[in-house]
Amino acid sequence: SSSIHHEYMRECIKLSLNAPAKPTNFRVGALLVAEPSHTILATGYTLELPGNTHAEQSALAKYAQQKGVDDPEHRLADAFPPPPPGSTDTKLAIYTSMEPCALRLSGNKTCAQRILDTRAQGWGVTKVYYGLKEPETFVGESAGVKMLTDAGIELEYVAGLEEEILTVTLAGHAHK
Ligand SMILES: Nc1nc(=O)c(N)c(NC[C@H](O)[C@H](O)[C@H](O)COP(=O)(O)O)[nH]1
Ligand SMILES: [Zn+2]
Repeated sequence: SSSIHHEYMRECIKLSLNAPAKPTNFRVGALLVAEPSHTILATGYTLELPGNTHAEQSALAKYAQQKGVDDPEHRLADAFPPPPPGSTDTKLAIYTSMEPCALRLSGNKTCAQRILDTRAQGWGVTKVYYGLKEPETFVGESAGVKMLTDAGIELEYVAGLEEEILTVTLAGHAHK
């Protein structure tokens, strides 16, 4: 089905093609989207911003920078004030080609935590669309979906693109 969710997940895959192929992480693409207008507020891909950055991390940090928040690592919530009264968009969603991480071998702040950080002012991201469960390569079974669900975030799996996503995300990995 060419639902908007499939269209936006394909956009995430396209973005992930910009990520360098390395054996030490995955190539992922992400969007920050306002609903119900489906306006794309920011895009991101693995290693887009300097440092060992994830796709969701880059999209959120770029949006924060757009809003004049220059310390997205610690002040991300400042970029997510409640919407002005009467605004049509009342929800923020993240689309990501892979489940947000809940554990990173580097020990850096996880994307699940970053997503939760956006809600400190009572608004922020409340919906995550993802196209693939994280493979067990680095951290075993990922707790990303569970951690976010337990925290009240609505998770929606966009099925059907797994093969495409796996091909891109594992490009830097040695293939047996
Ligand atoms: N959802 C997601 N988006 C990304 O952009 C990305 N690179 C990962 N990857 C998850 C994987 O678990 C971590 O890449 C490893 O655990 C290594 O950790 P670092 O990335 O070095 O912090 N996951
Ligand atoms: Zn992550």
